[in-house]
Amino acid sequence: MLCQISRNHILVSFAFVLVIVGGIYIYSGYDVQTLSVCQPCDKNSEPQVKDEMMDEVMKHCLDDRRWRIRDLQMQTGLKYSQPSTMNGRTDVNSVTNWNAPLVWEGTFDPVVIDAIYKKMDPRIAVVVFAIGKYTRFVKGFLESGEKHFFVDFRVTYYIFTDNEKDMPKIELGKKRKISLVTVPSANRWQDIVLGRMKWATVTIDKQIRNEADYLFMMDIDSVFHNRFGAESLSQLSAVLHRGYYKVTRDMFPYERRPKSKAYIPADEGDYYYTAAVWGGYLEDMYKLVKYCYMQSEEDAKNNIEAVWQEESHLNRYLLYNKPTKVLSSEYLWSDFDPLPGDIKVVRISQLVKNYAEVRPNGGQ
Ligand SMILES: CC(=O)N[C@H]1[C@@H](OP(=O)(O)OP(=O)(O)OC[C@H]2O[C@@H](n3ccc(=O)[nH]c3=O)[C@H](O)[C@@H]2O)O[C@H](CO)[C@H](O)[C@@H]1O
Ligand SMILES: [Mn+2]
Repeated sequence: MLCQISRNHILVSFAFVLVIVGGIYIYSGYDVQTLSVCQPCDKNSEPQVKDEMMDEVMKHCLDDRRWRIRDLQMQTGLKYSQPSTMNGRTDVNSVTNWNAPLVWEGTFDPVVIDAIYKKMDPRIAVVVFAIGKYTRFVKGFLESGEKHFFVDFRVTYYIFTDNEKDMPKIELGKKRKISLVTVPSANRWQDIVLGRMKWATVTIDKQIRNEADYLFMMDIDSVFHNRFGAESLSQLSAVLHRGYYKVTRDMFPYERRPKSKAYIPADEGDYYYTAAVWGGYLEDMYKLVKYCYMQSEEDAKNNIEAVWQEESHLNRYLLYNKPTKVLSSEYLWSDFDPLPGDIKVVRISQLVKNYAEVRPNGGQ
């Protein structure tokens, strides 16, 4: 009995001391949050306990730290045209049926957009591949990018190449960099375009994740002709392929063979997106690039290659995981095609090239 009482006494006293110490801690001005396990969210500090639970917590903390589009703040005194509730583009649809913006010239004011997004100052990564003879496109891509692509933002061009010595010397603007990544060449263009998913996955893991907030995947055989800026930013943004933005879904060149992981049944589909320009938050893009890589590996095991390689996998993903912004074909036109009336501005154009000459194994 005596023993029982003294044990209870000890427990109660211990709880009492804990409460007092906690009270003093908070009263003395410490933020209660610093008591939480999320404390190591500071970039430079190391987590003190390394176990599975801690990894979960850290994942959550990292989530909080990632760059996001947040408050749409603008400075006072900015001069721009008053936005209208009545006038706007009437020749095209500027919203999807899941209520995401569909961006065309005339649906945004660059002055307002830049004022808002420059405050957020994202670190933008552009991943492009220049393998074999495609190194010839690097100069035009970079020089035009410097004039039109996210001017005055922090941009790093990650150029994946099998031939570093063929890289042109380009003068870059302030806050802009080039990072060369050496990758092996391949004999089939199909392996090169699909290989982009593998090497981008590996390099995001190793490097890009620590250096960027937002990621674009682009084709190198492209030239910027007009502004391509912060109006394109969202969690996941995809571009309407110029060849299919006015046709019915049965005309989309989706992968229609059920054997492939990219399969989409005949009566399904929203839009047909190009794989030559897509972008989003770093981690959302990582997930999607890795998805395309894993799905194409699965296909290879089953002796099938999707009809338009990673573009087919991308389209399947985006049908069931809707993009948060859709960019019109202004964001990827082509020197091949005449301009229809609804394309008021060409922001990027794909160069006309001789496929048979430029690709290692020819092609269409
Ligand atoms: C406008 C459009 O929808 N483009 C897509 C279409 O491309 P394209 O017909 O425009 O393919 P492409 O020849 O430009 O190849 C895509 C990209 O792969 C790289 N590359 C390719 C071959 C090579 O020898 N060296 C090299 O570096 C380079 O960055 C190039 O821009 O189909 C491809 C795969 O089927 C991709 O889905 C492209 O994104
Ligand atoms: Mn291309």
